Amino acid sequence: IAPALMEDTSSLSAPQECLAFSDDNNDASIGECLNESDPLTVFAKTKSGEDFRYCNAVNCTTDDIWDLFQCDEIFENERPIHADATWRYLRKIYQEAMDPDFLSEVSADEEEPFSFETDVVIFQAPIEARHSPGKGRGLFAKEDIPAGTTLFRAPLSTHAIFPTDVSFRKYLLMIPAHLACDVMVWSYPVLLELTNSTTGVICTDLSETSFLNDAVDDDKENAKCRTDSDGICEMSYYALTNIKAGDEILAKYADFSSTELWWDVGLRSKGWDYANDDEDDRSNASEEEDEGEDEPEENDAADGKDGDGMEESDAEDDDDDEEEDDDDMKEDEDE
Ligand SMILES: C[S@@+](CC[C@H](N)C(=O)[O-])C[C@H]1O[C@@H](n2cnc3c(N)ncnc32)[C@H](O)[C@@H]1O
Repeated sequence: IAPALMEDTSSLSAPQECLAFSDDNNDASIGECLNESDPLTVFAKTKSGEDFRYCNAVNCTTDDIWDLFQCDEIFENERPIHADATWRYLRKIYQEAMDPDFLSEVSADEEEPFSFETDVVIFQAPIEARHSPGKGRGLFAKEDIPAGTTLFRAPLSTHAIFPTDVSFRKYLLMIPAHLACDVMVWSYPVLLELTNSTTGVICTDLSETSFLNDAVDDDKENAKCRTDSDGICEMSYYALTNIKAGDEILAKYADFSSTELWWDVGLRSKGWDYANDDEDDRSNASEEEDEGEDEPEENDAADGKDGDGMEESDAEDDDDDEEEDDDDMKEDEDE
């Protein structure tokens, strides 16, 4: 087993300060920092086809940020197993990025409310994170683990919840590019019950449980989340079968993620290119968006995108992106 890459956390500072670029200087290029630290006013330069354009947390798509940060290239190399300092950093910046009222509302009834700087014991069984050939990083049993054993917890205190796609992109623009690429890969849509509403949100566990890979086939599933009386995943995982030392721990993503909300919450396929549904679901969703474009008002109301900062030109871009994503996915499947 190859040793995990050692991660250099010495350059992590809070928050990322240098993602602001001139929006009136067409010669500005990535790297010309304007010392603007509010990601909602940040203008980052992205390349769309041959043309550069500027975007920020409001008018970028998540795919724009994926391209801007060159995540494809970043994932060509083995990514590190993150140190505790990195997870704490990611949680701290999340706390700084979010509206304190939202954080209080989300954790109102929770036994373990947000507490981004305390150490949380995640693994309850002998588990380690390491490289998983063909899947990036993954979680593995260090010793034999009998069926029924609690494997790990994923408490709310390590979970970042983004109520809008803008808040998600704002966060991405506040952290270093390589970590933003990781966050895009780890994030998934869920339905969240708030005081007065149930809404689709983006969820990212900023802990090593984000290294859990998808079982895909039922016969590879060896871990499952415990559910409450309503069948809702409680984010505590147990061994479904006897797990042998060295086995990868795999669960079904569909158990905890509302994948049908993928497009509604503003997460696009990149960064989730492998795990997200099958091609039919993707083209159905794409058709639904196309239909919606003829009736913009109804579509906005129906899919909850009203007020999320998506502009018409972005919607067109998204359609293009989705076509590209279809191609990406086919390539992945071929591989
Ligand atoms: C929640 S992350 C899991 C951790 C990820 N492997 C990493 O290195 O950060 C989800 C991503 O892991 C990869 N992945 C998950 N399950 C996989 C599988 N069964 N086969 C290949 N890749 C998988 C996909 O890239 C997916 O977008």
